[in-house]
Amino acid sequence: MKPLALFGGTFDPVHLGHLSVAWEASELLNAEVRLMPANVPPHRHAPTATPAQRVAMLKAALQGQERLTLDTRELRREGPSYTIHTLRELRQEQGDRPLVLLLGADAFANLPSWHHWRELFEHAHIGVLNRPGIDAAWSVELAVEILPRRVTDPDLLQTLPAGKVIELAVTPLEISATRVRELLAEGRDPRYLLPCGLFDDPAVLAPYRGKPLP
Ligand SMILES: Nc1ncnc2c1ncn2[C@@H]1O[C@H](COP(=O)(O)OP(=O)(O)OP(=O)(O)O)[C@@H](O)[C@H]1O
Ligand SMILES: O=C(O)c1ccc[n+]([C@@H]2O[C@H](COP(=O)([O-])O)[C@@H](O)[C@H]2O)c1
Repeated sequence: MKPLALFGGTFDPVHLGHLSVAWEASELLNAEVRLMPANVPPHRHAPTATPAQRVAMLKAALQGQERLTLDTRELRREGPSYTIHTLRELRQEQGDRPLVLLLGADAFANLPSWHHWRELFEHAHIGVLNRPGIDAAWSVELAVEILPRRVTDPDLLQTLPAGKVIELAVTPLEISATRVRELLAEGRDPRYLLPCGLFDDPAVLAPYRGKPLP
């Protein structure tokens, strides 16, 4: 069965790193990929842009293609956007369909600090996206959990609903939303780090211009 992959993030703002790795993951896994903005990201400072502004940027970014779509379910939930709550809900909805949680290597390395992290494997596979320029060392606790789950054949994920971990060799792009916010705060124009649709209306990137960084 064609897997459903979820790529959660703050997307403050969405950048070409997000889009490129999500696109390549969709190709490698033959999966439907949904970008899923968090309402209140659990482990970080509050986003600069509001949920409505981040959704508007995602919509502009996703225009003109059908491979990547938007899932706004976490924005309808109050409180921290714990992924386990989202996966429980998706599992109810999707029956036995394979679910894949896509995580950049940095987010994956932090998995043991997530709410009910071991339960995530009951509901989804995890696809780890390589990401250059970050510290993504695995703790012993994470390695012990992952080693028996590791697979290299993406087709295997189509035959099971959850529980495996696959590392996806996507094209490494050293782009981060932090860097984009820094450039915008300095009054610069990170035109080729962001999807071009974000430059159509000057109001779209206004939340970041001249803003002191948190
Ligand atoms: N360039 C990239 N390559 C691979 N994965 C990425 C890349 N940028 C972001 N991700 C992944 O996308 C998900 C959402 O990330 P997020 O929206 O926090 O973007 P970010 O660029 O890491 O933002 P910030 O710099 O504000 O922390 C995370 O799993 C993160 O690891
Ligand atoms: O469930 C958790 O405890 C948890 C802790 C940290 C991050 N997450 C999710 O991981 C995704 C990436 O987070 P971030 O902070 O890198 O944008 C996003 O969907 C968050 O909701 C989830």
